[in-house]
Amino acid sequence: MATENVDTGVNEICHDDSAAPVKAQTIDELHSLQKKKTSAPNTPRIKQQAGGDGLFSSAILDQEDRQKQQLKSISASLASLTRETGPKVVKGDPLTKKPESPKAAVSHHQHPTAPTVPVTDSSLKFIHILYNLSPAELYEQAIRYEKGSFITSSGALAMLSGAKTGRSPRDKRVVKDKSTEDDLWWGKGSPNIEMDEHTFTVNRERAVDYLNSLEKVYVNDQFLNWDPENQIKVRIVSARAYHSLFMHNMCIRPTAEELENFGTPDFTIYNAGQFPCNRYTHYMTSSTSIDINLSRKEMVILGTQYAGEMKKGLFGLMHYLMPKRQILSLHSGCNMGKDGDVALFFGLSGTGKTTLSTDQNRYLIGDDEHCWSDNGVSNIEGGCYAKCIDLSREKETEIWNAIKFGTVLENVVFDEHTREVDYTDKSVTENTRAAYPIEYIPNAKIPCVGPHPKNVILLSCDAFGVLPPVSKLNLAQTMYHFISGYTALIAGTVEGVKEPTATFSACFGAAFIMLHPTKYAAMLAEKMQQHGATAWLVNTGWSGGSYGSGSRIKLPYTRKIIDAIHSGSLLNASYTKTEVFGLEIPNEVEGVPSEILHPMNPWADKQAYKDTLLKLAGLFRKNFDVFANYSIGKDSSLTEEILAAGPIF
Ligand SMILES: Nc1ncnc2c1ncn2[C@@H]1O[C@H](COP(=O)(O)OP(=O)(O)OP(=O)(O)O)[C@@H](O)[C@H]1O
Ligand SMILES: O=C([O-])CC(=O)C(=O)O
Ligand SMILES: [Ca+2]
Ligand SMILES: [Mn+2]
Repeated sequence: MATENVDTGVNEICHDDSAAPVKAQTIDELHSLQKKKTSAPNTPRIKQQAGGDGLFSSAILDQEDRQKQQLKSISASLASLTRETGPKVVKGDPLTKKPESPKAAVSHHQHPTAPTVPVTDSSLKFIHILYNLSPAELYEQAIRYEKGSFITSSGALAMLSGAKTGRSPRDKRVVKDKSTEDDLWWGKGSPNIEMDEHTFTVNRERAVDYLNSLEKVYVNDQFLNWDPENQIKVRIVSARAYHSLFMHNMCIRPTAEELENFGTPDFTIYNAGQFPCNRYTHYMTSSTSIDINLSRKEMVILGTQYAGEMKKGLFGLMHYLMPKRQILSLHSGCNMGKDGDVALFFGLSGTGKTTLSTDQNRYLIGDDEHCWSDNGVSNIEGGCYAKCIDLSREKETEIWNAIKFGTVLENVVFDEHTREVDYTDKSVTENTRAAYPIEYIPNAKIPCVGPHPKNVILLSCDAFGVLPPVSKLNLAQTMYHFISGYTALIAGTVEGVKEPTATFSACFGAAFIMLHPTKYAAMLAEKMQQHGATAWLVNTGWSGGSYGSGSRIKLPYTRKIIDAIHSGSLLNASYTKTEVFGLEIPNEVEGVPSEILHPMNPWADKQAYKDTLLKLAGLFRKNFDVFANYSIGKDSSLTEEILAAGPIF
């Protein structure tokens, strides 16, 4: 039956002005009614207290002064090192804001010996600064200016990262200078490939000139680390709304008041990813370069738009800054139970940190980067970065539901009409990702801090299928596996069976560490001992055979294993020790078929199992050779124990 409007009887004349008229004379006036001016983030500040004498100094800055200071600071960030003045900057979108005279709301950062007459074209132009835009504003920027940006059916913003869909660790460079040459880990096995100060300056200039040549740049001022005593202020200058929204989601977002008092950043990223580096430049081996200068407190990105470089570049910085303060930085997820029991989840990319730390029964502290200090744990970030390949609503409900308005969806494929995402589609890359603010997970623990960990879970995706789904580790074994940092993912995605390749990445994150791995390992051992944490090795990879013949351990089983660790019930289980690796396997785990607990059981070909186990053991031994000459901590007996905690065959 069709619904009909009730006939009121007054239908002879059609009035289109029966409602109250709007208070506008023109369309432009009407539009101006739509937008309310926000007072934040530039509201006048309260008085500051003068030191100790009980008097108040009237250091009240008005809104205009604050704006000017902020712009001055941004101009200083964008200053070339070879010209006298920084660029002229103005806030706002060039489409809606046209500066008429250099006097209007413009800052012109000057070096002390600045001439007053502009001598280059660049000193005549303005750069529009899109400063800490909101997700809604960034959506509009992206959709208008960045090809490949689309709103998906759940409200997330699908974006393309360009030619690079993952990090480029071989293009990372770290400046070796007086202060870093002794502190940092250099040479074989180290992720820190050196570059000199001069070359850094060349690349910095290239990035800054590129950014200054644009009509507008995005600037994000944000924080790292939820521990208020050890918070770091970062500024990210970039040319894409994608980069700005990604970092908005991934770093800690300042309140309006915190932004007002932001001042000078502790570290600055210049992301000129659309622009390549120059291969005639010394140390450059491709058109991509990610350069870190710890003394200048700067990072330059050229030739890759993959946003994860910024996230992980800052993580590298924390791996340098935090240990200097006796704080351990960790490539781990972290969550907390109702009783305050904290668990850390270590593991290389794709082993399950995000998946397993996101747990409907527990509070999420963070999914990827943490600090462990004398006060407990703190998340470094303000967001999560989840793998989306084969994502399903049933298996990963919290992550599924977090993919909504504000979330960046990288490199996914969707229906061109309905904008439904097909999470099984690998057409662009297998490394599809969602970046969302941590509060998009309903049981996030805000602020993202917690007490000392009770359990330390080492995740390994063993595509050889020979490591047990779960085993308990003693301290020496924990250190052995932490330093080894093993996983075996499947290399290609081409048809046909592929051999698994073992990856060993010290501290489960060799790409990000700055100091020698044994420094972090010693700190971990000390903290675990001091706080009585128990460690577990969990294989989230294959069972019943290697990749090709066996299958990946079902996520619901892994979740049951993790539940038993959290509840403490696994501690009371009876154990059987394995050959070769000497791992303690529980004989029963609630909700998991006992047949799969010993890795040999589900293999049809027992000999193949034994051969594969020995093959993997050999790879472990070979990898650990490099560490055999290093002592871990002050206690030489621990070093001996660690060396003995590897496979025996
Ligand atoms: N048994 C299992 N345990 C954990 N994850 C599993 C399991 N089986 C399949 N998976 C899938 O493996 C992937 C684990 O990826 P996850 O995002 O958790 O990696 P990560 O450790 O956080 O890596 P990164 O540091 O790169 O973010 C997810 O896509 C998840 O669905
Ligand atoms: O950095 C990335 O691209 C994703 C990540 O978390 C990792 O690789 O550990
Ligand atoms: Ca993750
Ligand atoms: Mn990670």
